[in-house]
Amino acid sequence: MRIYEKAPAKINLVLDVLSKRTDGFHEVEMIMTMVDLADRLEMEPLDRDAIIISSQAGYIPLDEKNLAFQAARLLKDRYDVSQGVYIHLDKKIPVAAGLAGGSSDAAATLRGLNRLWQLNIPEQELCTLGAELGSDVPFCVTGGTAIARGRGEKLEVIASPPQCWVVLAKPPINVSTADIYGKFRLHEQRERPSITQMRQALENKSFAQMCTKLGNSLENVTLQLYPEVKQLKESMIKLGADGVLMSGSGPTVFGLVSKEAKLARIYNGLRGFCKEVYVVRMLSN
Ligand SMILES: C[C@](O)(CO)[C@H](O)COP(=O)(O)OP(=O)(O)OC[C@H]1O[C@@H](n2ccc(N)nc2=O)[C@H](O)[C@@H]1O
Ligand SMILES: Nc1ncnc2c1ncn2[C@@H]1O[C@H](COP(=O)(O)OP(=O)(O)OP(=O)(O)O)[C@@H](O)[C@H]1O
Repeated sequence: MRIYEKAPAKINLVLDVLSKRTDGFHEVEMIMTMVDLADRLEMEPLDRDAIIISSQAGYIPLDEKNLAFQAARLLKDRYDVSQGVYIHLDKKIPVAAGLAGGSSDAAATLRGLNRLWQLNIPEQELCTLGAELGSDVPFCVTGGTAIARGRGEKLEVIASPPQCWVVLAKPPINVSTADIYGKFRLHEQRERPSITQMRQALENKSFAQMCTKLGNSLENVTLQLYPEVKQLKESMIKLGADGVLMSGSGPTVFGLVSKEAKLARIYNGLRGFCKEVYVVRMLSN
């Protein structure tokens, strides 16, 4: 038997950092949603007890550093699975982009192997397991649109965003999430983004309100360290995107666009200085 799972990318419509915790993580409140840019995973049982990862992408680890490998190993260990698995990752999500590509692969592996090995693990338990692999993994297990609290693992499902286009642009730089959180200073924040107001915008299905309520507390840290991200954000605004924000810890910047007629200008304008530009749809639940 061979099974397939889609692993979509996420964007943070709001990311509010509340405090620094004693365990090295930060207490956050985020509104996350999925977009239809996705990796595709193919999983097949192996006769021998091994986890084999392959990918067409030459730039990700294929050993135990791969989050899909870690997810498979976690399930094997916890549920005493002796069967091995071959997992092929067809990568479409840019790597280390702030789009949770690795986390979504891990989540898709948990969902997929739960089916392949007929483990019948409830979704809530898959989320708990996922939290051991990374803060974004529980959300990637459930997908949809949610408020994520704690370090990202406490999820509350909320209304999905109104349909729109999402333009994603990733400058060719690597940003470390740990580094950005490490450089974040709570008292230096000028304005806090509002979870409540964004939630309201989504409930109202108001595209205009959603665009004005976008906010990410980590954005200033990344923008100060990497002027090219700031420039990218300014360009997207100038080219006519209705709402623009950096996703996660960056460096990907996303633009929300309601009218299809605007897309070509924005895409072509960005492609002038940024190789990785994608036009996708918001995924509604
Ligand atoms: C930036 C976001 O992607 C937004 O969705 C997440 O908050 C980060 O999620 P992630 O990449 O899955 O993060 P993890 O792999 O769990 O953590 C990487 C590092 O980021 C920092 N980190 C992460 C999450 C969090 N709530 N507080 C933190 O301070 C920690 O230094 C941690 O060692
Ligand atoms: N399946 C995978 N796909 C992509 N990267 C992976 C994978 N497994 C491990 N990695 C490693 O994880 C690191 C982060 O990649 P990823 O694409 O998950 O970052 P990200 O989009 O910034 O994640 P987040 O938004 O959760 O912070 C990379 O350095 C990469 O080598």
